[in-house]
Amino acid sequence: MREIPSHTPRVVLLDIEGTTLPVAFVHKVLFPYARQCLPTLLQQRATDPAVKEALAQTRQMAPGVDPLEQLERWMAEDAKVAPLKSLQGLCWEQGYRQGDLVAELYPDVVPCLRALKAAGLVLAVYSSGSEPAQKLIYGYTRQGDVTDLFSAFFDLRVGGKKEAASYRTILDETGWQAADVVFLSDVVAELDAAAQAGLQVCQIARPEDGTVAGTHHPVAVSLPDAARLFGLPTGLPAGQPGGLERGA
Ligand SMILES: CSCCC(=O)C(=O)COP(=O)(O)O
Ligand SMILES: [Mg+2]
Repeated sequence: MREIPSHTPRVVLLDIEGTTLPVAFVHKVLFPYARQCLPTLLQQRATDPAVKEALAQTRQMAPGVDPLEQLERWMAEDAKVAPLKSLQGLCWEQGYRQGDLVAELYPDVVPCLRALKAAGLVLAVYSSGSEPAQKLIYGYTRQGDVTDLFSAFFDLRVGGKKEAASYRTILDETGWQAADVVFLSDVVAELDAAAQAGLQVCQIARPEDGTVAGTHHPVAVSLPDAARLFGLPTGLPAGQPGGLERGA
């Protein structure tokens, strides 16, 4: 059964893919870019400590397998593993700096996040993408560099997003009270884990992504829709609805 939010959040913790950024941008732009770049990156930056560390982790996780072969397998599976995420981040760094990549956030995202921050809320990111990759996405958006909206960035260092322990680690590291935090994600299993750790949660089920609304968490179709559900500013002009289809 869906619970009606009762406590106004002080912190908004945001997933990226499917929440602030279209799934298609990740799967049709970012992932193919990294897939193409990776073999060259491994050759050209073989002595880079970040590359060496990621390759060592890959060998440790898949002993006896050629690391590039393993990384390609993980990419095919969309595996959320730290060495792959770290190397993808290095590929994307080149792409953003060269002007090949610009992050196409959903248009409601920046106005809503600005309104939330102006109202005193703390904004933070939790994504499987590496922390540097998260900062690149928000550093190179169509609207410019918006990284200053966020107070903290969490990645697989704290654990996987479907594990309740990861959210407890975030709470331990920040000192946030679980009930003060609302986690927004498109993936129900991630919301289940966050709710298990005591966070408030809301599914972002964007029609553009074809996200199927779950049955036991509040559902919103956009960030302004979620903000309104929690009694927070939306960033929309007064009177503009911004999507109210959130199920029973
Ligand atoms: C932040 S980089 C692009 C996203 C990514 O690599 C990924 O695996 C998607 O992860 P999310 O946790 O944002 O769904
Ligand atoms: Mg997501």
